[in-house]
Amino acid sequence: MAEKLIPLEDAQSIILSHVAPTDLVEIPVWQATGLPLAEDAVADIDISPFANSAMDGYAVRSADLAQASGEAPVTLDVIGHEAAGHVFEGTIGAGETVRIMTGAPVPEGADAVVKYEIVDVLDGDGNEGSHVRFSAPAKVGENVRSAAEEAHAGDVVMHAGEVVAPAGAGLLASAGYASVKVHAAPRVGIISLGTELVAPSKVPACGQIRDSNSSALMAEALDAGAEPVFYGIAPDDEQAIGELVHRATRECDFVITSGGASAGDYDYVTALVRREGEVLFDRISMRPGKAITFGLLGGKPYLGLSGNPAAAYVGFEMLARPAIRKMRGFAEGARPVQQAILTHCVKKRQDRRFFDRATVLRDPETGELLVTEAKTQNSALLGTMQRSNCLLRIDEGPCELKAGDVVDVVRVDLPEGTVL
Ligand SMILES: Nc1nc2c(c(=O)[nH]1)N[C@H]1C(S)=C(S)[C@@H](COP(=O)(O)OP(=O)(O)OC[C@H]3O[C@@H](n4cnc5c(N)ncnc54)[C@H](O)[C@@H]3O)O[C@H]1N2
Ligand code: MOO
Repeated sequence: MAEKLIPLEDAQSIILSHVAPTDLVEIPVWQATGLPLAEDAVADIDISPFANSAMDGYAVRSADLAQASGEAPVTLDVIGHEAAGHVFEGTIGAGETVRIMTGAPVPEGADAVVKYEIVDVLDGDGNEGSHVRFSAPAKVGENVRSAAEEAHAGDVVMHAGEVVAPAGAGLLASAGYASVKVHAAPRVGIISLGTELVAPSKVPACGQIRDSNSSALMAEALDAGAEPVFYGIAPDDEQAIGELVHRATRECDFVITSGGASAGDYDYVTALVRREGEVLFDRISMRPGKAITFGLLGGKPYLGLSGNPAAAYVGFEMLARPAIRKMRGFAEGARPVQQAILTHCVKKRQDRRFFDRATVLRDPETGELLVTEAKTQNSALLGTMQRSNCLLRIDEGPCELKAGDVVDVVRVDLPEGTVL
């Protein structure tokens, strides 16, 4: 009997329709880097609040220097000085200037700043009481940064949903935000299933292997924007699995298990979800990662990934990552897909959609993008994934690809929304 495999896109939309953005938390602006803002950020004042000097020099009335030249320089009286943070209270009149530092407010009456380097101090130290000489005119507004250049009071400086860049944290600070609201990191519970599994710190006995999936999945969850919580390893025992899974669904926003998802004698977890909750799908047209269960348990989304490490990786990437991003408030968006030239032939006999581990590189001579698959696509191997930067996508149906064919690769090394 042919198995019922659902298309990846259907599986993705089922999962996305069962997760929602988490509650809001307030965090220091600098910690919001890389996260979407949950609310519009509005400037409470003009940024900058006053016109200020872009140079260390002399604040002048440009009209005074209109005729200034090397042959006919103009001399002005220095009537004061201004450092950043200091305000000169007076007004500059005809024939007068104020010595000014970068960032200081441009005094009343002045409309330009002339930098030190092209001003001659005729007497004194260049401060009050000195005379200074100008040999060229200054344009209105020269070296003056006007008030509200960045934003006016009441302007939205960053919209809800916009991802804060490091410079944006500075912009938010200048708009009056020491902290901002973002969607909390969803708590993602991770459980490894299998009697053969031992902790990475242990040396496996005969028939045992180290639990590598939980480390990879915790790392992937963290990278996707979640707060991963490890609940441990459950042996292939209904009661032990039930205990961990129940605790995780009570305490977390999303629960992920790996292993025990297939058709073996000890694959209990799908049966548990079917019995106590609802299974929404349990087979996907994808390789690796066919045997993946998604459902609701205790009202929480539950994703049961295949135990094979590469299958767990691809399953997380294609299904859990978009869900975590949605919970964190990111706009929907997929990893960038690129076209590249295949360097070898690939025969595909199965109907499922393939995501083969591969590396894409730019040929230094021709500038073309070339993609080469990892030597083995064995689902048990993670080293090939560690050294790959993309998944070569080969859509449903058997096919024979030749060297030189143009194929689609999913850049798993680049964030969603990257423009290539
Ligand atoms: N009769 C069938 N057998 C299998 C099918 C099938 O359709 N019919 N599908 C195969 C495919 S494809 C996959 S993928 C696996 C999925 O199996 P499970 O999800 O039930 O996973 P396990 O049997 O528990 O483990 C598979 C494999 O992965 C190792 N593993 C499990 N957990 C971990 C871990 N945390 N860290 C490292 N390695 C882990 C486990 O030892 C096994 O070698 O089923 C096929 N069989
Ligand atoms: O689909 Mo399995 O998940 O091929 O490795």
